[in-house]
Amino acid sequence: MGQNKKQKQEWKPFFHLLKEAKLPWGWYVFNIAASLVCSTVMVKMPQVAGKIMAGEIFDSGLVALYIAVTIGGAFASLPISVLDSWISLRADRNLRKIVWKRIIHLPMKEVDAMPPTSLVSRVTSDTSTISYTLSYIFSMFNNVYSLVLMLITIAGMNMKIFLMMGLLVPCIMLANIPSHFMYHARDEQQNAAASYTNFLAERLSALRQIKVCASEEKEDIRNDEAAKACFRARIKLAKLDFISQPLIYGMDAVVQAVVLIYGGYLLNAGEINSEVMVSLFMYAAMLPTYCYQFVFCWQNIKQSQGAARTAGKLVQTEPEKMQRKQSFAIPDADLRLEDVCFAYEDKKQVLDHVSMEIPRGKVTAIAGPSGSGKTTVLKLLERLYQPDSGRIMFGGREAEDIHLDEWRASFGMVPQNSPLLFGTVRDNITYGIEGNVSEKEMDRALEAANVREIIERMQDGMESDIGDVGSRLSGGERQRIALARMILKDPEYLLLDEATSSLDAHNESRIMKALGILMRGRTSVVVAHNLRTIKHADHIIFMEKGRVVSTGTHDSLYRNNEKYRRYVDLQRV
Ligand SMILES: Nc1ncnc2c1ncn2[C@@H]1O[C@H](COP(=O)(O)OP(=O)(O)OP(=O)(O)O)[C@@H](O)[C@H]1O
Repeated sequence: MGQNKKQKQEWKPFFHLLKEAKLPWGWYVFNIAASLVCSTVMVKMPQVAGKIMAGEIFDSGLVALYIAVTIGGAFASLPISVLDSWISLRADRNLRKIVWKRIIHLPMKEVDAMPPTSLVSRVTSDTSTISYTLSYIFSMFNNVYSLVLMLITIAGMNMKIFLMMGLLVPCIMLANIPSHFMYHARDEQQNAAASYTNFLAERLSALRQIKVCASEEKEDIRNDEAAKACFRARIKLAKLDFISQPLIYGMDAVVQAVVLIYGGYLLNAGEINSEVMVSLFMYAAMLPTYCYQFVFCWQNIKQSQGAARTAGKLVQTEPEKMQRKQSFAIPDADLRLEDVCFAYEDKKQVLDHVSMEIPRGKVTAIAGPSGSGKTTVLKLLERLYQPDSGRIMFGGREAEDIHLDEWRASFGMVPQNSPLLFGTVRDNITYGIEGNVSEKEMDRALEAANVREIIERMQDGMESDIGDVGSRLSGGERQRIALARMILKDPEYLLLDEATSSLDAHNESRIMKALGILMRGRTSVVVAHNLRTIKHADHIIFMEKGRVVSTGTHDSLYRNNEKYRRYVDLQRV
């Protein structure tokens, strides 16, 4: 009872997903109704064939009927299959839309817990599996209907044959046992193939490192081992296939032989006539097909349970809370972290009761040793993550109550290793910028971030493709493009995470100047190791091991705080 309840609970997210995906249920019903009509006709055909063979050919025009129905059936099955494929593809599209929409709105903590490859599987393979499973469910329903209708028809012809056919059904099902193991083997083979693909992707992305470390030989051996696992899984599948195929074909022959022998016996004994015998022989050919199709659908449905549950669970994950009543806009509001604790999904405490004041219109620098939690503070300010306890205040209001979209639109962040997106230089500079960008605004951003020099070197200028996540650009060039985007965005709040870290001395001094202008009178939080940036800040927050150790101006901290003094002196070395 308890187990049943638990199983029902597990399936709840899946049904919720089906509801949200707005599947073409009307077309499903139409298709199943059409399939049932076709199946009814097909199950009745052996009876007509029996009558023809028994000599009613010319009397009743049955031949014409038989030919018409057979050809009609063949033609009718075509639109049904086309419709079936169309429904599956449409269901797939709707499911992908829903799953993608949910992924893009997942809180970052949830995203961190799922490797990108698993999220790709959720959108691509899980959704396809679910849409095919729905087709299998309807197909299985049709199979059960055909099988039952066939047995009822046979019962109407002769009860003894009905009992014999009824006994053959479980025997045919038993012949499918190896194919059941084949499903597990296919699963193993797919997992092995996926692991091998992952292995290759990892190695190829680290090819430079492999060469630098002269590890080609070792990687050759590792590749052999990874490929071996894949090979073993494929051999296992092939072995089962060798056993399964003869069993299935053998079973077909056994069914026909049993029907011929027993049917022949009943015919000789005068219990059935030749008309029934012919029909019976045709039913003997149809029976295994219906059974195999049933087993095939059932196994596919069972196999898809994992995908259905995982995708269902994903869609039920609480999304980021975007819609809050309060609007962001408030002039002259300071930002404040009040007793904030935070851990990433690995649960290691990263921020430990952190409180800090970020005055509006001033430049606040966060300094501290590596791993002290500086970047994490910026992520919390951007509301990419929520504090586990404590709160972020904006003026007199809690950040949680403010519309998330508006909040993020007011913040501009340049992260440490500015990852770009895809497309052209222009696409990247204007990404996320609302409204049209005038040529004058663009010129100003290009000039300030020193991007002009980059585009002049590129073949198609602003329209040049930057490669996958900016792979055709150097780290410094990527950083400058990210800065140009920020200058164009002109946010109210600026978050810079060692924004000039990838730049050479020439670019750094130029961009520091541009940033100086950008930060003037604007609330800015700068994470910096660079002494020049720290010194010029209005206010410094010094952090260590996830705690705020001290705050103040550079001079006061240098005078009064031993740890800060040591930290700054180390930067000078
Ligand atoms: N996505 C993440 N998942 C798990 N742990 C993380 C994640 N990001 C950062 N951390 C951990 O949180 C701690 C603080 O990281 P954070 O990036 O905030 O430090 P930081 O002071 O900015 O360091 P650095 O100066 O080296 O950039 C580190 O121990 C880091 O390993």
